[in-house]
Amino acid sequence: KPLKYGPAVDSLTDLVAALHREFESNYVNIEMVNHLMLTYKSNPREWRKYAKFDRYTYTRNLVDAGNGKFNLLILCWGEGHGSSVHDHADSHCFMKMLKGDLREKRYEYPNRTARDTGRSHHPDGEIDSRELVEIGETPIAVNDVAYINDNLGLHRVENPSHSDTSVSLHLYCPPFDTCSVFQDNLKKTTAKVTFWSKYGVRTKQNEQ
Ligand SMILES: O=C(O)CCSS
Ligand SMILES: [Fe+2]
Repeated sequence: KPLKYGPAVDSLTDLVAALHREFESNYVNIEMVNHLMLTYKSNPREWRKYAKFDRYTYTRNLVDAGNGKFNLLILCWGEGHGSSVHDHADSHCFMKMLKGDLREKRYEYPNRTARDTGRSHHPDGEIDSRELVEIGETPIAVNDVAYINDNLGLHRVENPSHSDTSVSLHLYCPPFDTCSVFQDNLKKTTAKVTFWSKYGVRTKQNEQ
């Protein structure tokens, strides 16, 4: 039998258990988290209880609260649904495709100093562009994992299909209740993240 690297992740339940083990220590190995997310092979029978769609916008469904150290969610995107341009509140964000397609558009984080991004300023000083600067567009295929944090930029995630829905698995660590949302003119607002359901059960309106 070929040597297995690290814990086998043969189901969504296994993935959650392996993630809990990984987050037991205070130092989190981001490479290992990415590896665990990558080794899980999407199985609709395991995640369909969380796959709840809304006609007007994508839904955020909590799978596991990670003992307070991470949030694991399943996001369900109707045809043509997309997120706003947002940051990740200084947390790590892992996004794995479970079904269908998503397109990630990445933007520079406006007015973040070189210290944060590690990139030198434009030679003739800061370009004070009054709009978001796109730095890339990436399709994410089923079972692929995309990773982002605020030093890498902002992004908007959308379901490019107008005939099929998409489902993605997101891990945020540490978990956050609010993040920043950017309009095209760089106007930055704080958005509260809400859950459409928790552990497969629809949340009450006031509970969101
Ligand atoms: O968590 C969200 O609502 C943003 C989805 S793209 S990471
Ligand atoms: Fe995001």
